[in-house]
Amino acid sequence: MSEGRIRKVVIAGGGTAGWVAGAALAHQFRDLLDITLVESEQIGTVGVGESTVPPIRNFHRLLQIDEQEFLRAVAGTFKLSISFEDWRRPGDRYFHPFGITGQSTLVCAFHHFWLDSLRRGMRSELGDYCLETVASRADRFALLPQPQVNYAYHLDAGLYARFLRRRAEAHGLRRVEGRIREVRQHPENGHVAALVLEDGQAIEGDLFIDCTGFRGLLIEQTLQTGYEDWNRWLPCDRAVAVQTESIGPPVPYTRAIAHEAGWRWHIPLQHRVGCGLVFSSRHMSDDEARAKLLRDVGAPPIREPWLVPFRTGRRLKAWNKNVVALGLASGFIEPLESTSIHLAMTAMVRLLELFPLDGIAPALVERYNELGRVEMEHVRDFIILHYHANRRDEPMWRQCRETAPPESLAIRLRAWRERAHAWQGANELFRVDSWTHVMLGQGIVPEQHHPLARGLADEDLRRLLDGLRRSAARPVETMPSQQAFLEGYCRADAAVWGAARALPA
Ligand SMILES: Cc1cc2nc3c(=O)[nH]c(=O)nc-3n(C[C@H](O)[C@H](O)[C@H](O)COP(=O)(O)OP(=O)(O)OC[C@H]3O[C@@H](n4cnc5c(N)ncnc54)[C@H](O)[C@@H]3O)c2cc1C
Repeated sequence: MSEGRIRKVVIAGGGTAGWVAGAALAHQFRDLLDITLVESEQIGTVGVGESTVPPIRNFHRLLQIDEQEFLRAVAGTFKLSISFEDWRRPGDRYFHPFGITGQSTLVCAFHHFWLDSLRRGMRSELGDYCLETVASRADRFALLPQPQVNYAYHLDAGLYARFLRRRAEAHGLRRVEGRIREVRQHPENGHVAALVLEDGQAIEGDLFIDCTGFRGLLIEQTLQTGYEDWNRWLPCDRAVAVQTESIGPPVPYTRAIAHEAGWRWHIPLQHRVGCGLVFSSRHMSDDEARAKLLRDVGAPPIREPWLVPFRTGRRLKAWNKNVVALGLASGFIEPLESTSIHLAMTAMVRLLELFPLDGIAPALVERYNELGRVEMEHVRDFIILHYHANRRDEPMWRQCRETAPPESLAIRLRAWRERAHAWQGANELFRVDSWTHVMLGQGIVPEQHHPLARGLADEDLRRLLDGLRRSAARPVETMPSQQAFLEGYCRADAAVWGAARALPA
């Protein structure tokens, strides 16, 4: 049956990836498929993953999710940017905003004009030309009809899984609680035939989606697909996470604060803050990391810290035989740019696009795997950029600086250093503005920029830049604080908060 028509889909795992898969499949294919999701409350989920990137809104649109309902259900907040603190060197800060910076012409990106203004002695920061940066600095947020604000969300991971689950079940998905004891394979072709639970129940399927997290129960433990490790470029391999009380209003950005052996995240929700310390186990012990996290968060914890070991890299084939791995089972790039949930969503959309209802076609499997590889390598390069371009003195940072980056990133770095050139390829997540803000934020100053920017007279350039700065700043003056906006738009009910705190450790 595995190579024939697909009618029964079984999702193994009910973390964010499992429920993203369940909600999307049930929404799009409810009349064509019989969908079952197996999860084990006893095993639980990874319990982190609360900061997102703007394309989550496209995924929600596909699923016809109402934004206010969603934000109330997940006690969510808005995210306009990431604040990188102490990255280039201690004391430094820059924003990687989600919005458009300045105004580009068809042939010359805005940052060339800005670089030329610096050459002429006109002082300003690149972020002054981006509404999302200006609003981040002022801790303000509003949804404006014009100019449109580009944003993502901070969400409570446990509540988000419940929210998606409600939608999936409403569309007919069947959820089974239980621990998978055995993965049964077809003897003739090795395809997965059934998941056998501890109570003996066998859940048969034609297609299996492996969302069992880092353990990759089907894709790795059963099919032994293989994994490409990226640790040589991205040395962090562990995190210690904790949740704390909110001791101030939520800021409209994620904070990523570098330390001697990694970095720390700060993700403000309506009812609490998600915090964690990402570190390299070769440069910091678990005990040191835990103590440092509790010292640095500066707010009372509301649950015990927990340790999350991880391995940065990519499953060699995300789709192997009749198993498609999604989420952490398919690979993981450390969470610095909050890309993992996004990658699960784009992979899911890709699967919907190539869905093998009439049988698994090898050409489409290859296409699926190739697109996923390219997408992950692009994100990997962007994350490596933050580690590679630093001027910190500690051993881990020196090692990152001295390790040659992948060739795909080395090409980008050369193009930037020599001519301030940055680009966004087809299907790539990070825009030109993302590259420019992070390259400059990390201190890579280009030697030259586009000659067209030299063509403007001083007065014209000054007028252009003044106007663009005003266009970014003026709308922000009318915005309320993010806290005031949340109160009116999507305040979560206290019962939601209570439910969140009661989540199992
Ligand atoms: C430190 C850290 C920080 C992160 N921060 C971010 C972030 O800010 N933004 C972002 O986008 N992503 C982030 N991520 C990634 C994000 O957490 C994951 O992509 C997301 O949570 C999806 O996880 P998952 O569903 O693949 O796995 P999990 O949450 O681990 O879920 C696995 C599921 O499989 C089930 N399961 C496993 N074995 C069995 C079994 N034998 N029987 C039955 N069920 C089983 C479990 O019960 C669970 O339901 C972060 C990850 C880490 C490690």
